[in-house]
Amino acid sequence: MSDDEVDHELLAILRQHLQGVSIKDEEPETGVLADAEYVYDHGIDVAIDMRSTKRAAETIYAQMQEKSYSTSTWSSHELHPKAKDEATAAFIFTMDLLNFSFWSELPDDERFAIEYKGKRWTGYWSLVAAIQRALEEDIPITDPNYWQNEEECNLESLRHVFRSCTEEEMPLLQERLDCLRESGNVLYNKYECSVVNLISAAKGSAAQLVNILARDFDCFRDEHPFEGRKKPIRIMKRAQIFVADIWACFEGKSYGEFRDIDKITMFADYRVPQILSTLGALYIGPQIDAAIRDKKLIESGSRWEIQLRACSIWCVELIRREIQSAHPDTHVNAILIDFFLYDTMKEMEAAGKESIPHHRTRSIWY
Ligand SMILES: Nc1nc2c(c(CN[C@H]3C=C[C@H](O)[C@@H]3O)cn2[C@@H]2O[C@H](COP(=O)(O)O)[C@@H](O)[C@H]2O)c(=O)[nH]1
Repeated sequence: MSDDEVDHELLAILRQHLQGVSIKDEEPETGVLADAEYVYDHGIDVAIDMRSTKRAAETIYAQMQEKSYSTSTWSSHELHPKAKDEATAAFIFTMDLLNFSFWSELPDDERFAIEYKGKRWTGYWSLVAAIQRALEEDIPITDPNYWQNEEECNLESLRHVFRSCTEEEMPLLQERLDCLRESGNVLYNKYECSVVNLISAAKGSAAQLVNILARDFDCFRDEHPFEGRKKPIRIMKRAQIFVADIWACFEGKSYGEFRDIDKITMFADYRVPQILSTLGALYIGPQIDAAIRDKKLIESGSRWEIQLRACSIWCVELIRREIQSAHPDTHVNAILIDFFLYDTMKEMEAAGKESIPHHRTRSIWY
């Protein structure tokens, strides 16, 4: 080979090597799992029972197999949007912007509920029903332009959108309006009012999309100080469930195509800790346990609450690892385990089989 050919060959090898190194180095991380492990290692009020976690992993795996739990389960829910288009992406963004704090202390027949399609919907499903109902009433509730229009979108109109068939109003209505207003402004200023532009900005990385939501939207930045640690603990529940809902709805294609979707963790809400504790996988110390059983408010951002949320994330990660090592030929991620646990907890609730209450924290984070 001539000198030129040797140089050319070397350059091609070098470029290939650098390209491989640079992409790997730039792969973003959310930091959520590392922070969950940190809290687990440093907290003293919540622990994980390894034997029960192993047992839970086997039960969860068997039931997920039985129900052939997959991304397509998401669209099978009666109220979830079926079309795989931009309007559905906007629907999911609106939904996960407001996907928090539905719990009520009132008895079932008095608690906040939405009447839609001849049924009474409570909890998360009341949110989805209200958005569907608003769209059928030609209220553009999923349109960021509407969210910025103070004439049209205000507490009055939101009260109408989320009108209850009982005396109780939807919790945190003003905070929900604030989330819509802020997000409308951000989407207008940075993403031409388009949710799909926001998704595209992540260039196919789930972790990057979570980081973009944390960077650009105050109302998605679910991170909290913990025991004097310099960096806040990142939990990012609604940012992560937004990415997961898009991935599941679009079945990993189109807007739902993320090369690193397995970096998304369990979503630290108030239902999955409840079932993890019911399964014995999560061990909640006597003081917190008593507060939960007495339905006492546990303050948002408190040491107890951060441990409940972060240790639940870590517990689901251990369940995921357990399943993966026991069944190396199958692929299951934290998202599908989480979805399964949430749906199972809701089935237990519907069957009156809640053995312990969920914890009570009022916040916009979950
Ligand atoms: N970790 C986790 N938390 C979830 C969900 C969902 C619904 N996801 C649907 C999409 C796919 C799944 O198959 C589900 O069908 C809602 N939540 C949270 O729970 C709380 C509502 O509780 P309740 O008031 O009882 O409905 C509230 O914080 C809400 O943000 C989930 O999947 N995982």
